[in-house]
Amino acid sequence: MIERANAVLVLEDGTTFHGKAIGKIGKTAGELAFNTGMTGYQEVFTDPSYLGQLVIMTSPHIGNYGTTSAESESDKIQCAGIIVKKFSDVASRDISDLSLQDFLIKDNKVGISDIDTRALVRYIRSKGAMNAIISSNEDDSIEDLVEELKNVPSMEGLELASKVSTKEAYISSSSTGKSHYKVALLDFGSKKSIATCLNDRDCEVKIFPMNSSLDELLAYEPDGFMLSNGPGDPAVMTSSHQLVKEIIDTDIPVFGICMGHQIIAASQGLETEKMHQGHRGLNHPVLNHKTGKGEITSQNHGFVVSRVSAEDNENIEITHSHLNDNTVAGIALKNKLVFSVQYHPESSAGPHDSRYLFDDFVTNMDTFKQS
Ligand SMILES: NC(=O)CC[C@H](N)C(=O)O
Repeated sequence: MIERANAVLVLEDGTTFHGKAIGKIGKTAGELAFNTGMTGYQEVFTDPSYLGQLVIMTSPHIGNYGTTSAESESDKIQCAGIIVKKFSDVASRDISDLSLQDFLIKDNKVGISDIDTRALVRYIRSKGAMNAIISSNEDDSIEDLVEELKNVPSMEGLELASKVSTKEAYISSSSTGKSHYKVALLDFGSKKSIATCLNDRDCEVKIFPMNSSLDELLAYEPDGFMLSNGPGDPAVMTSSHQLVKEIIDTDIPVFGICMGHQIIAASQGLETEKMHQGHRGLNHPVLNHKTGKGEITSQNHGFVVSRVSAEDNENIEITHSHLNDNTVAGIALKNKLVFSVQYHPESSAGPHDSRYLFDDFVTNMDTFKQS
């Protein structure tokens, strides 16, 4: 057994949990977000949508299969810190190239283990989303940490996507020859798997900075636009609302995932709202209203499109609903080849029930190419 330093987790309201230090010794703060996935911690920690969040993994045993570089969703750990119950020092997977401890150290990340994550999640589930701070520094007093927490901004109203959007456009392609489709992906903090799912369907993908102009995007002559996931509050991203409105007005097919879905909604005048608790996990049930079928989905969001504003807009069809709380899980624009979902069909990690959405997008690109 490795002897670890003490660490503390202090919530915005002063509630304190004591545990052990994992990763780097230090201090980190952010919004508490819990993920209920039984697997996929590496994909979660490297998903840029978790920027600025302290991720609580409710699965009680984390680190046991180590990390494997090919399975990261971006080039580094993106969440502000991690909170787990039992942290495994042993990586029992033969293809693993780093233990989770070394993975955290490589990216200078602070975490805490030996936390009663069930008690913590039950607490924030009743109180609502809130900020917290982790410290494994020996001389940080609880009072100092509570004081410091006051300077940590609330997730509501926070623009974060520009911090993780690519600075330069680049191409992702799996074929050596010419791909049949060209997709312009507007990068709000995209998970790598989105481009991979498109590459697997004969699409070359060019990933563009989120502040690209419509002309820059059209110069690529795309057959479709992919709007990615990303961190932060979609409501404050007004220049992206405008750009996406212009994109939709070109009539080229559009597919939005999570943040991309929220920005499509906002571009059409719909409202988004902060949820009491987000949806983060691998088994969220969604109803597809068109087929009447249920899908088990991978989710990670803390904001949602307002159902009232979607129902009030005659150009919007609600295509999917979350079966736990009836929140809007997917929309389409009537008479347009534009649709989006609040969840993650690239599902890395997660079930593959929703992969058909990438096929639907390809069908829309065929329809558009033939028109
Ligand atoms: N995964 C995402 O794209 C998340 C979108 C947004 N940041 C939210 O929390 O709702």
